[in-house]
Amino acid sequence: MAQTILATVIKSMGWLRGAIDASTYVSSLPSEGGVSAVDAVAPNVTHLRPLGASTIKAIWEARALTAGIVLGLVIIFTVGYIRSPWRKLPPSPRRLPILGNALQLRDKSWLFSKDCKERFGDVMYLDGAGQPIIVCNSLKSAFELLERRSSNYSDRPRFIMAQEILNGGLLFALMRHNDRWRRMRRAAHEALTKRVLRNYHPVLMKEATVLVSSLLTPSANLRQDRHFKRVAASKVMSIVYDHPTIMSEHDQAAERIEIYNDRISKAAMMGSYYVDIFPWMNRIPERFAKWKQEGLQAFAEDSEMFKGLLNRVKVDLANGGDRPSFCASLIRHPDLGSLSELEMSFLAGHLYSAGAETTATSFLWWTLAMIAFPEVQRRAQAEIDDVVGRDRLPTFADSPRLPYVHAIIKEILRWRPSLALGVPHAATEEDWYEGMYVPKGTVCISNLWHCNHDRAVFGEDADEFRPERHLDKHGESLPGPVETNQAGHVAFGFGRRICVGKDMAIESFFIDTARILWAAKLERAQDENGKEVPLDIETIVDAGVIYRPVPYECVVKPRFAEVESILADERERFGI
Ligand code: HEM
Repeated sequence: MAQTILATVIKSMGWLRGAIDASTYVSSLPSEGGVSAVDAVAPNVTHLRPLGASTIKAIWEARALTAGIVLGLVIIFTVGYIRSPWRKLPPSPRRLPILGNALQLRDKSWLFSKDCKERFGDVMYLDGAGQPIIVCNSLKSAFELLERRSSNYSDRPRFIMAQEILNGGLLFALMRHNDRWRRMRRAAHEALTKRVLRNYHPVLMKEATVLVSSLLTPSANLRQDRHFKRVAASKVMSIVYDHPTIMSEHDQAAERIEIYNDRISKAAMMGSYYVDIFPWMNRIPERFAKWKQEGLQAFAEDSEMFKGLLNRVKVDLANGGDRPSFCASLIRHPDLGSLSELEMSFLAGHLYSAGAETTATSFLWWTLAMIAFPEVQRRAQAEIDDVVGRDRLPTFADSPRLPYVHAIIKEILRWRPSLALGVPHAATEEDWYEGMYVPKGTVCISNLWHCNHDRAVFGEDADEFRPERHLDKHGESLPGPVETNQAGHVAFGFGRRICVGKDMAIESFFIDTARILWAAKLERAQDENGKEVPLDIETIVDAGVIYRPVPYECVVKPRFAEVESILADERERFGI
């Protein structure tokens, strides 16, 4: 009875209804023994609790206007946590840009559950309390919309704090589909083609040598993630700015960009800043809004930092320097996208932001797979021994003759995509897909996890880690399915917004993994009783936009006696 009366009261408060409707899709998930199926796979969702009956009663008994207001506020701020009491409310035509699904999207792990795909289908619609959002849960739908119809789906949603305030509209990866993005994309694309990347092979081989050497030091066993992060940062910094190899985790330039990265990642998360929920707040003059003042101040400082890094390359070129780098290409060929100095500075800075963490995380998954599937590791090492031998380290020239090493890389990117929900696209115009209406401005999330595990494309064993799927019966590389543009996975996204650094990522992945497998045995750690420490290969840890494995231990040992001396020679050759 109390619930019915309350429901009537709430119904009359139209401004609350958008929020309530927005929560119903989670409320309606199937339940088994009181726990929804999604709760079972995404434990973090279990804190979505119905409002306690006693609280409802107390508020109702108070019968005061304040109780209504308090209730209203509680509902707004806990809307993501509300369940069944409101389930029967009719859908509301009114929508208000309040939190709604946005809160539920803060914990996204349930999106990877089988339940989510089975229950909500290939294309799932979420009402972001006024903002239409679709999630493509199948490769067919993602490929059709984001790839085939990319002329309509290449926009990005508006990120007021992350893009407009903190980056003055210059944050490339979140830029709207406009002329500036086209120019920056062209410049980035031209400066990172496979042909240009050949100039960076020496840098990539040097970095791989440093990585292998550091992994083989005894203290490395516990914290490989530190090494991967440092190496990924070092590589991107070397390629973008011709920055010297980063040997310590405390490189000043990299640390400074990391601070910038953290700020942007936080700002891009739904609900971090009210201005992204209430866009009218952006009109508040700076002097009345501390968040705006701080944001604009950070933008000014970051602009100086990025301009300073670009300027170093300029000075070097002016002094006759001729070493290759992304910035050097932009400076030498100003016609590439005709970028202003500020645009160049931010584009270069963002390559670091976009490239370092994604690469390091894919590496964490790779190492985990190597110790979880030792037979895969052994097969790759046998291939390397056959092709390279044990007298020298693998090089890029060996690449075409190492199909199994490449198959492992493709399988890692397919099996555990580090950007499991991609980067959201947005529809420029309204559209229809299989009888479903997609309004103009709809945010389109490509669920890369489900796309990469799509049984309709990869077969019934799509959830398994099986590099052989990328090889023919003679062990040669097979072109991947059409829906992956023959890549064998869609870890790099789709259409015009596909990762602009994908070739660089793959080349550096290749040389790192080939050199590690040549030099080292990767094994599970053992406990004090000599028993192997169990590994968790199923859980994925949500680290904002990136999805990592649960931390694990790995023991790294040289594969044969000459490894250390050959590595020492190689380090000497590179002067490190
Ligand atoms: C394993 C490593 C990597 C993965 C898994 C990855 C994945 C992705 C994905 C999923 C997107 C979004 C695509 C879409 O919107 O559909 C993306 C965009 C992007 N990536 Fe990567 N990436 C990786 C490495 C890199 C590297 C090394 C760089 C730079 C050198 C880079 C630069 C970018 C940029 C600039 C964008 C934005 C493109 C745009 O909006 O036009 N990424 N990446």
